[in-house]
Amino acid sequence: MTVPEPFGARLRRVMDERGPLCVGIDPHASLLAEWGLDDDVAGLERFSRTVVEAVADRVAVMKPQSAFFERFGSRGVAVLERTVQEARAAGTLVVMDAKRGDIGSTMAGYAEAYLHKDAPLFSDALTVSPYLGYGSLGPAVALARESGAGLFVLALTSNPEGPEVQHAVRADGRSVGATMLAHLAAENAGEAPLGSFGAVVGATVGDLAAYDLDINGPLLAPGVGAQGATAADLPKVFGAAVRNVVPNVSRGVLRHGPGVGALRSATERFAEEIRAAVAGS
Ligand SMILES: O=C(O)c1cc(=O)[nH]c(=O)n1[C@@H]1O[C@H](COP(=O)(O)O)[C@@H](O)[C@H]1O
Repeated sequence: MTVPEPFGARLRRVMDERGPLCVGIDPHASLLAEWGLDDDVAGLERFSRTVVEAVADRVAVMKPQSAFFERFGSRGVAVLERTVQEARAAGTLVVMDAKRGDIGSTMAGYAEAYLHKDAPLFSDALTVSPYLGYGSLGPAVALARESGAGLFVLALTSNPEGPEVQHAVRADGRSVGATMLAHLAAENAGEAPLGSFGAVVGATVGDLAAYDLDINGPLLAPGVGAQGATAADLPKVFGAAVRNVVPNVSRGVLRHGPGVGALRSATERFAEEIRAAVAGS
């Protein structure tokens, strides 16, 4: 049996080739309306296809947001399946943003759904929530290793409510967010060129000097664009770890649709700003 190439190695290569930008596929009802589409499955499909056509051959990563597909039930999930497959076929890596997290035995079911190589929704990586305890993610870690897939574990999220949990200080004096980063560093130990177990660290979170971001894994950084962070913030927030940052932009690009050309131009602008900010750091 051939061992699949790990996600971290595939990600490093495509980031080096295409730059690190991740474009989100977030078919909000408001965006469907702005694009002149109906808020139904046909509108969802047109929206997703257009975003894939516009950028999947040029960005390192795309991140479909599962909630906006699940909203339409099984037919929406069928669109999600096709979106993942078409995006991957165009050479981008797909991070399924479903933020799954459950007790270990149920987590195994979620892992099968997204990380088993024969699953209809198989994705290169999955966002997961560790707030039932990092160890509850064990089945997803194990299956990701087997399938050459990756995980992005919510560590320091971009939303203002996150610190209530993530900045809480444990009995050993370490914050919950820092503990998640330490778990990931252990997961990625010895991997080269990059481990497959990433952290989600919002670009909006401000000063991270107190955190050890050197996890030898990717850092998914949502918050650029609509949530107010800019490319120039990335080196300030992430310091030396900026080399491993995958900045996500969803609405900042998507609001330029429905024209493929305008979506591409917006993507290129963000990509160029990010390239310049990272190179100058
Ligand atoms: O895991 C995520 O992707 C995520 C984590 C986080 O801390 N903050 C965050 O905004 N996200 C996701 O990133 C995307 C951000 O979208 P925009 O604000 O439109 O660029 C959404 O799909 C969010 O669900």
